[in-house]
Amino acid sequence: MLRGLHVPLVTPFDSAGQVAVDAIEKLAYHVLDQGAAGLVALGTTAEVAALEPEERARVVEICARVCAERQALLTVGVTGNDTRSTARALRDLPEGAGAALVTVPYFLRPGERGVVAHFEALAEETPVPLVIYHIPYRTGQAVGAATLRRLGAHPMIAGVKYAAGGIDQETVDLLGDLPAGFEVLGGDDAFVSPLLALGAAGGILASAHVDTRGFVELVAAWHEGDAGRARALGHRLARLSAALFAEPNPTVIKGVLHAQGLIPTPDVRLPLLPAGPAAVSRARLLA
Ligand SMILES: O=C(O)C1=N[C@H](C(=O)O)C[C@H](O)C1
Repeated sequence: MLRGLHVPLVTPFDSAGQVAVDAIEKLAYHVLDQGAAGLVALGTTAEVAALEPEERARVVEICARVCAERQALLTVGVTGNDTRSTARALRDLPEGAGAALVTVPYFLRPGERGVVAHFEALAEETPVPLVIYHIPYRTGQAVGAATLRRLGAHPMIAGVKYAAGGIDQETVDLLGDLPAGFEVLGGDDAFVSPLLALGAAGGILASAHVDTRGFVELVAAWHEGDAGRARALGHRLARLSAALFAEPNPTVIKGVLHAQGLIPTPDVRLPLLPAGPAAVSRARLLA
């Protein structure tokens, strides 16, 4: 279900600071027509925390329409660090959402037992399969391979967006013994190639805005066992990702997309600040 490349769309703004609805639609077609298997609406890359409820609804509506037309999976980000409100947000997911990307409860640090209780409760209520968003350097909560495996055994937990900041023993343990029907998607752009080599099903990668075909090919090359092609592509794309993440995401990506004429402004909402011209130029050279 999750196999392939999923693009967490940026939210472009117009010169008046409003969500640029046409540009979202254009970007959505652009990445799906280049081979992405799905879109992620309302991810970190979308600056979800800075969007008003009606703006979030509009973004999801556009993505759902384009995904339905292209028969692609729409995953919607659901952020929250308490179980009741997260369950409510899941129950209220709009039509067209095929999966929900749910962050491990952040800041609170409930411990791994709390993380299990949280996701097991959500899995009982959600109308769509869940993808756990594991990103300990943002949430402050470690989640080991044994815990992810236990959660992955639940029929409504389809996978994990794995962004542990690198590859370690837990990563190798997890990918070496996945529950049936539970998939790993790379969520750290620079480490997606080694993760695919270990058996990941794909990735949710903001960098793929800038070279969708390249990331689609990378996923295919590892799945087809063409290690030579995959390794070379992986090295090139890791350099691109490093340049795109040289300043807080999605500032450099927006700078590049604007320079390419794909979005009307490179603007981001506070507390993010636009990327400097040097970072944007360097990323453009590698795109
Ligand atoms: O929004 C996302 O989904 C992603 N967010 C990550 C981040 O901002 O750290 C990066 C990843 O490419 C996708």
